[in-house]
Amino acid sequence: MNTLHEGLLQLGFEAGEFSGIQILPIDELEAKMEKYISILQEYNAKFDLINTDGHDEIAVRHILDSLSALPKICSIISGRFASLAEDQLSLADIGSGAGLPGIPLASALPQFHFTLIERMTKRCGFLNHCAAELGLKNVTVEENQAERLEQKLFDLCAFRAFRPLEKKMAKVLLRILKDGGCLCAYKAKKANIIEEMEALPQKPKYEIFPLVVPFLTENAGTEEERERNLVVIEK
Ligand SMILES: C[S@@+](CC[C@H](N)C(=O)[O-])C[C@H]1O[C@@H](n2cnc3c(N)ncnc32)[C@H](O)[C@@H]1O
Repeated sequence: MNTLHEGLLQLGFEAGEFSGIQILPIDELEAKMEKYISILQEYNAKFDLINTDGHDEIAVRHILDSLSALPKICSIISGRFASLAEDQLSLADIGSGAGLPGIPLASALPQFHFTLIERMTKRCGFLNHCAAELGLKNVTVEENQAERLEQKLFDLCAFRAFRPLEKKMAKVLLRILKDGGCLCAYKAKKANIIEEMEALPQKPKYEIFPLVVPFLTENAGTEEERERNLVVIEK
């Protein structure tokens, strides 16, 4: 079985669109993600990027995990940002690391611009290399601390395995959003998310959407991985 291909089918990528937002055809996306997996495997030892080297583990724990939120992200784009032209929408991945979720998302949505924010120089070098190798003309890598970014830069900021959303970091992330923008946080257990959100002093408006990651959430993952959720926080 081709795990990546089967996973993309299970996530509905064959349809070529989610909520009326066109996505890269599944065969092209699969080819890009295969190339990305090879680059991750080649550079992982040198750059200490991700915690696994196996092809299928990378496909499931990183690529399919990142792409599992795409249907929700497309529904946000087609609803919340319906009035914006494609080239006006600005999306970001904060603390991108090896490019997750930013590289899979930017590959699937070539019509939108993504900024990958990462504070470590060598990881930014890796991200620029990936973007060039995958032909991602819609990606800019910015070497910076989230705390040092200007305010009101992005419509939608995604982040995964970044930082706990405590008071200071929530303020930093909401500050870099344009008015009406939203944060999309890839998280694990719902109970922990609620605790994290309820501890924030100025309770932002948020919703939790369960994610199904093929070959992970329903069986093989660790306890932490078996429950995956996307938290959408509004500014
Ligand atoms: C645990 S890694 C996760 C990487 C990736 N998002 C993933 O899911 O695999 C966190 C990344 O965030 C970066 N980072 C941490 N704090 C940051 C900050 N304040 N501004 C920008 N990047 C930051 C780190 O350098 C690291 O690459």
